[in-house]
Amino acid sequence: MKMIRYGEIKIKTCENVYEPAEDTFLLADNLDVREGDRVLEIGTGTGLVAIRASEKGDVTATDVNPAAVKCTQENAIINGVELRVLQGDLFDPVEGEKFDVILFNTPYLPATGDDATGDVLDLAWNGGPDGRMVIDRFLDEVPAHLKPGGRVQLVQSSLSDTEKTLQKLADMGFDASVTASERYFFEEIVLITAMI
Ligand SMILES: C[S@@+](CC[C@H](N)C(=O)[O-])C[C@H]1O[C@@H](n2cnc3c(N)ncnc32)[C@H](O)[C@@H]1O
Repeated sequence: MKMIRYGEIKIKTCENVYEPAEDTFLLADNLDVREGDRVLEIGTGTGLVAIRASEKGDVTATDVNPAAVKCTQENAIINGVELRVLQGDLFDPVEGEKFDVILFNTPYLPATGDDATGDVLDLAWNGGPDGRMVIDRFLDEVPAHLKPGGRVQLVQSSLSDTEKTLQKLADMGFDASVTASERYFFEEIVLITAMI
């Protein structure tokens, strides 16, 4: 366990929970959350992004990994913020609810069965054979959970086909573009912001 500082925010890292990294900060640095927005963060990890979003919005944070749910609850207390934190797959915990903004730093790395270790941390990065296993499920379900005029912000890698995500969003009627990115030697990490 160690403490990470992000501006005024203090984040305790937790065993079996994705530790904040470049992709976390790309999302946290470029949030499009406005005063009073109802916000959903899927795959919250340590809760850093959700806690940052709660400076302006009313935030629900979810994760399929129970250790991440516990970690985010603890970090909300450390930072004195109110978060609703729920465990479950994608939108299952918020069935029938709608939000102004939906955030997801996705598990975006292409992986074969041999790459996975079988532990719960695989959920943080393992995007299946083409890296899109979770991204495509998320995109299929996201429109039903957005209020009119709502926004989606998702993080992925060029290794999991950024153009395909932009095209899928456009086909569903979103105005979508890459609003921030960082290049590494073998990939580009991108933040896609989409508006319906
Ligand atoms: C790349 S990590 C991002 C964690 C955190 N948001 C951050 O930026 O540091 C992806 C997170 O999504 C979670 N996750 C993966 N698949 C999920 C699913 N189907 N439903 C909900 N959460 C999921 C993982 O457990 C992990 O915490």
